[in-house]
Amino acid sequence: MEIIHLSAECYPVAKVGGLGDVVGALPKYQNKLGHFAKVVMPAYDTKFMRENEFEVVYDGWGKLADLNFPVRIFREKTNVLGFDLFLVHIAGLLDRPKVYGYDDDVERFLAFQIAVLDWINQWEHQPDVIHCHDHHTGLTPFMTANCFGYRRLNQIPTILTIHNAQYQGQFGWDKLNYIPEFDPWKGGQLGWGGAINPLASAIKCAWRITTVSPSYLDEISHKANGLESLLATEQYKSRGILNGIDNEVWDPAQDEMLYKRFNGKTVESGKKANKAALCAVFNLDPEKPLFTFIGRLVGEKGADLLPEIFINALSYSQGGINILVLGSGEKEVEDRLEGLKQYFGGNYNTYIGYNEQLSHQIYAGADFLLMPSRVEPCGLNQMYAMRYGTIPIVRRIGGLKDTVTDIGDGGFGICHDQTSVGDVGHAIGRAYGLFQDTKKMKEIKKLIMTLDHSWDRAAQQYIDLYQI
Ligand SMILES: Nc1ncnc2c1ncn2[C@@H]1O[C@H](COP(=O)(O)OP(=O)(O)O[C@H]2O[C@H](CO)[C@@H](O)[C@H](O)[C@H]2O)[C@@H](O)[C@H]1O
Repeated sequence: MEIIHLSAECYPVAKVGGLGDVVGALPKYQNKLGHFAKVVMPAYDTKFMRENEFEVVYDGWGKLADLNFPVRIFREKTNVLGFDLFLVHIAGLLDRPKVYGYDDDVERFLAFQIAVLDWINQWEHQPDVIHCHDHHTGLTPFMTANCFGYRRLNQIPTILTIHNAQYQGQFGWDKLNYIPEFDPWKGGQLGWGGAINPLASAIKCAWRITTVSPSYLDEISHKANGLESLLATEQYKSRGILNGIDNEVWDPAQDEMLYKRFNGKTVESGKKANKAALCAVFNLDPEKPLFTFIGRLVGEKGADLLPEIFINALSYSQGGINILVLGSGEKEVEDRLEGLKQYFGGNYNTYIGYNEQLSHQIYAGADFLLMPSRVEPCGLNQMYAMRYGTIPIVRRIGGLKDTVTDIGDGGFGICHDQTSVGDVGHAIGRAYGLFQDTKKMKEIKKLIMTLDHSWDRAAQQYIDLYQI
């Protein structure tokens, strides 16, 4: 099959979070199954663009209301990612350093989708499926189904994967004229809650919907930032497919970003060396258990509770633990986490910002990874942590529930029920106790490194789903 993945992110071209990881891996594993998966994404001004070779495959003009803009589509020449990568260049709109966060993001991602459809519309053949990821590509199913200019494309199945229903990309009806001409009677398919809502529109118009874990699919029909009833109605065409991880990128035995590489046999000495190097950099004590949090510092991840959780844990343990945070997000949370350094230096440190290499080093050097998420559609961090022998401490929700079983239930992680200071504190206490049991710690580390979270199974599940 020929599969077109449309996405705002794709690792290592441009990554803000887990969406980038998924789109950077899934197509590669689909190709391994004998298919022909491609990624089409915006050409941002990133290091990847400067360091790789491209050829131009399309030159044309796009139109967004009164704005006519030149479009150039590049193909990466050497298949460096294991799949065909196409980058859509729109000067002044997409060629910026950041992926998101501009005032004209609505215009940027709509122009991107229009440019892609104009391009595909000119192909002599048609792809077998267009797979859209999150709201940035959410108007594509509506446009292929309804826009007069894209009539040729209306038999191509469209799939929406919801990586996170919290973000929906809403904008006002005053921008309706951005969307190429369509039958006005179909306009209702664009809206939800008084606005044009790209995620809602994709939920209505896509031929199939997937969420990134089965538990998240169950949860969103009663908690989805306003889309609950819509998702409940569209359950019949929805399916939960648990994300995998890219075992080639995330392999402690091959990972060049680590201080020391290791495998299941050398996990003890390997993790010890990585922990020692990390502790030296961050002024922590390598003899004490090292807890970490890696991720976006936002309420959804429970990050607002971290300062209080850490104050309690560091105080109650009387300095018996280390904590290291890597993340960025809400300014207030960043400041509070930074502020703790002055009180708990020697046991606590932070890196506020985004640092891919450091994330690998922390997964390898930490003992425990905290994920007290309020919402977690799948979560990749817990799977990376396990692959690197780090024990996850997670809230039982979404994909965390589907991937981590509590030690008390014969499993290998520490689970808690609520995103609360008390629940997480209690879980940290349990982890502290576990850390004293060296034999059990060794057993669990070895076990979690062998768990199979590779993409092979999920890649096939998507292929099955495309056979509509
Ligand atoms: N400061 C930082 N420095 C370096 N690396 C950092 C970082 N902050 C985060 N990361 C990395 O970003 C990724 C985060 O992935 P997640 O899946 O946990 O969350 P995210 O909420 O972004 O993704 C959404 O989409 C994914 C994919 O479907 C779902 O798993 C998830 O539940 C959903 O919320 C990991 O690779 C992590 O290491």
